[in-house]
Amino acid sequence: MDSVSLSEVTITRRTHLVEGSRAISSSVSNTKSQYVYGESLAATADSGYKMNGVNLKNRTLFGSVKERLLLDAYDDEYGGVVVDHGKLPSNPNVFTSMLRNSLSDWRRKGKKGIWLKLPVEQSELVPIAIKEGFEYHHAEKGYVMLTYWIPEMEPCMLPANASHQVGVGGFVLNQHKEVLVVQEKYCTSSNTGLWKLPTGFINESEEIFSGAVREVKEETGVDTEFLEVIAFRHAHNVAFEKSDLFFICMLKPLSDKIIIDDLEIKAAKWMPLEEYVEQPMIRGDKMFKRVIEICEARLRHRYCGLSPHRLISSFDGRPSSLYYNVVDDDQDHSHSTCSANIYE
Ligand SMILES: NC(=O)c1ccc[n+]([C@@H]2O[C@H](COP(=O)([O-])OP(=O)(O)OC[C@H]3O[C@@H](n4cnc5c(N)ncnc54)[C@H](O)[C@@H]3O)[C@@H](O)[C@H]2O)c1
Repeated sequence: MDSVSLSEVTITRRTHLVEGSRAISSSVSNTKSQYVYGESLAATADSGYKMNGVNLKNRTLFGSVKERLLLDAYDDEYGGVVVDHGKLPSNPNVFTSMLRNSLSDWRRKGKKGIWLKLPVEQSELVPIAIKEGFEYHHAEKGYVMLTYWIPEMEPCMLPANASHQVGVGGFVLNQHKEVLVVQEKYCTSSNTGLWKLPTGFINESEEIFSGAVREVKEETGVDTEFLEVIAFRHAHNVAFEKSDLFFICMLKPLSDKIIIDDLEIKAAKWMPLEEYVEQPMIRGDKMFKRVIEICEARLRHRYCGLSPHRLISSFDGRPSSLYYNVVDDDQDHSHSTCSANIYE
């Protein structure tokens, strides 16, 4: 048997735990059973706490138990295990031993994918896990996520890291048929001097519609109202080998005063649409040219973009935005998003 049963834990707690600020009892009541037990004992042994007056640190009395300690973890719904990163031992040697024990325990139980999140404060544990066969999955400022796929005869089914970045661009046209354009401070030499639509990336947990309004506001100071997603572009290997989804949004201006963000933007202005289209980089570029053609078609009601509709699906219970255009099957165009004159 690789782990000690819960009943043994209870006995241990009643008879032995007398000192130490980190008590086993708080964890034993947790349903995580043996994993919790392992971590708690590790914390105890790791801190050099005493049991029955015996210092546990490096003692063979408890060494045999220590070798069987397991990382605190819980099962996921795919037959895998998620290690509780809040309860990792601080001592790298204890971590090594617990990780090895846990891997044999998970293997014996037929577990599949293991998720091990290591906080930046415990980055010294990363090389230990890599040595035990873990791989990098993704990293954020505060942690690195490592994974281990146990079944040797089955292909790894763990989902890959996020594969896309999401960008937005704002097509903002005022009543004088002037489009809001910017010149970027940092751009490729071929784009120097180009007046372009304001663009940027949406933030985590940000909607496309609010991200577009925010980006235009940040870069130009102009307030806008989101109208429609006019088109989107899908491109690959754009940054960090990730793909890029770029949503071109039609926005209605609510103010006209320009205040540029001089960290990112060299200049911004309202430019007559014809002048914008006549720029060689716009006229000569298949994407920019087509985007403007689509926007112009929308203004003439020859085209319809997509509007967000908030809903919660029982599929995952999450509030989300479904982008679509209203289809008016009763021929009553007054309810159609597509027929709405957006600049009146
Ligand atoms: N910029 C364009 O002309 C253009 C054209 C077509 C599509 N897009 C789309 O717009 C979306 C956003 O792209 P973007 O070009 O506006 O973003 P970007 O690449 O210009 O980056 C946004 C911000 O990050 C800064 N930045 C980027 N890399 C940096 C680095 N290595 N060091 C320091 N600062 C750095 C930039 O200065 C800018 O402030 C994407 O989806 C893209 O496909 C942009």
